[in-house]
Amino acid sequence: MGLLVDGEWHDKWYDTKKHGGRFVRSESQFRNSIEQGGPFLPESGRYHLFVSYACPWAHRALIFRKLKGLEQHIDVSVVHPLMLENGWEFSAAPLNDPLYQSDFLYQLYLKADPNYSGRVTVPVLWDKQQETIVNNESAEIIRIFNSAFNDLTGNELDFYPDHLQQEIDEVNERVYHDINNGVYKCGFATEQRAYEEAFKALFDALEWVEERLDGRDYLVGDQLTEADWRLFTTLVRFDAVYFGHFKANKYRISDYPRMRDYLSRLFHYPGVSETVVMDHIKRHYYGSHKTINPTQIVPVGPELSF
Ligand SMILES: N[C@@H](CCC(=O)N[C@@H](CS)C(=O)NCC(=O)O)C(=O)O
Repeated sequence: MGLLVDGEWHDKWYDTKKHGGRFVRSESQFRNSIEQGGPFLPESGRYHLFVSYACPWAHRALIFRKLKGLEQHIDVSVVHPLMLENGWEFSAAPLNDPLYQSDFLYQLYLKADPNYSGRVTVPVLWDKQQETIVNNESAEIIRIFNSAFNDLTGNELDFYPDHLQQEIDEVNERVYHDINNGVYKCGFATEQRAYEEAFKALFDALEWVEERLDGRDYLVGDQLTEADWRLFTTLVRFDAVYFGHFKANKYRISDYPRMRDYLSRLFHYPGVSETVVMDHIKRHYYGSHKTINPTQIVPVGPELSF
């Protein structure tokens, strides 16, 4: 685990001290769009997506690539599940970088910006033409995938429809802070108070979701939207990883009857289950965070039944 400072790699864990033991996520820095008339045009074969199967943020992008019929237009590379002193790494195929044969993901960040300072995260949406990062913020990558390539694919599925946007944004806001990032705030807290604060916010928000799903199948309106997919990638990891490894252990998702069924419904949506690679998910979390799990032993359970 580390970061780049003025183009130099430093092996450093998150600095929680200056925030009273709290984990504070940094902002993504590459924030371009793909659109007609802009520097990044919607073109088949031009872009490449780098993901980790372990990562819930990258998982969003993988799901949208699948649901929007982009697989033949945007290739994907998957990093090795372990993220250690050099950050995300490539290894032997199929976990390699087919574009530049890089050893480490940070080399791609340096190719995009030789003086880059910041964290080296997945997902990365790469432009092969300009040899740079288009965007490394999953919330924006899924919006790009949702509509930018529609003329190319003919796929008009819309997970961010105009009439629901305001409500989707409101739901996303709470889900992001208290659940998606909330599990990390529990797991990476280095002071009891910070952990308990995050724990309370997380389970209050999960209760709120459970209530919200009373008599309805999806979070917003009566259709699947990006709000559901953004929640899904955290829920699907919860019982296997966050419950134990991140000490988010008041209840499991399988203890909430509505959320359990909801999770199963999303998991079985055509194409989605193949984006869930539980082996990478477990190996990554239990194996990479040595401050939390020094033995790096990966638990065998639990038995999951989505
Ligand atoms: N806001 C980013 C966050 C991405 C992110 O933090 N990814 C994690 C993996 S789950 C990562 O690459 N972390 C490496 C690090 O923080 O050094 C997004 O949603 O795309």
